[in-house]
Amino acid sequence: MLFHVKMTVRLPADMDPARASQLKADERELAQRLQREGKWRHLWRIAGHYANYSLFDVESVEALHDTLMQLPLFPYMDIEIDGLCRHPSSIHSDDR
Ligand SMILES: O=C(O)C[C@H]1C=CC(=O)O1
Repeated sequence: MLFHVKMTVRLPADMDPARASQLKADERELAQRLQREGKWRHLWRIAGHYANYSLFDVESVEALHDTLMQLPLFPYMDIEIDGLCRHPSSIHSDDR
């Protein structure tokens, strides 16, 4: 199942910089692992924002929920999700 996900990161202004750096490094490691596994298909920065648009390809809504909750930055994110299905005019057979 495909999901379009918008993540906006809001780290507290008074967070210890070393803690913020560690969270970002841990997030990067997991994000790259999930991309290599094919679960996090695309990841784009939204220009001018500490936010991203992502495309997830996971088994179920529950799997998406579990994946997002594992993210080290999850406690500091606002997340918006749209479920996607194939458009009848799409020429891409992997749009499912
Ligand atoms: O920077 C972000 O958009 C938040 C998060 C998503 C992937 C990652 O490495 O950090």
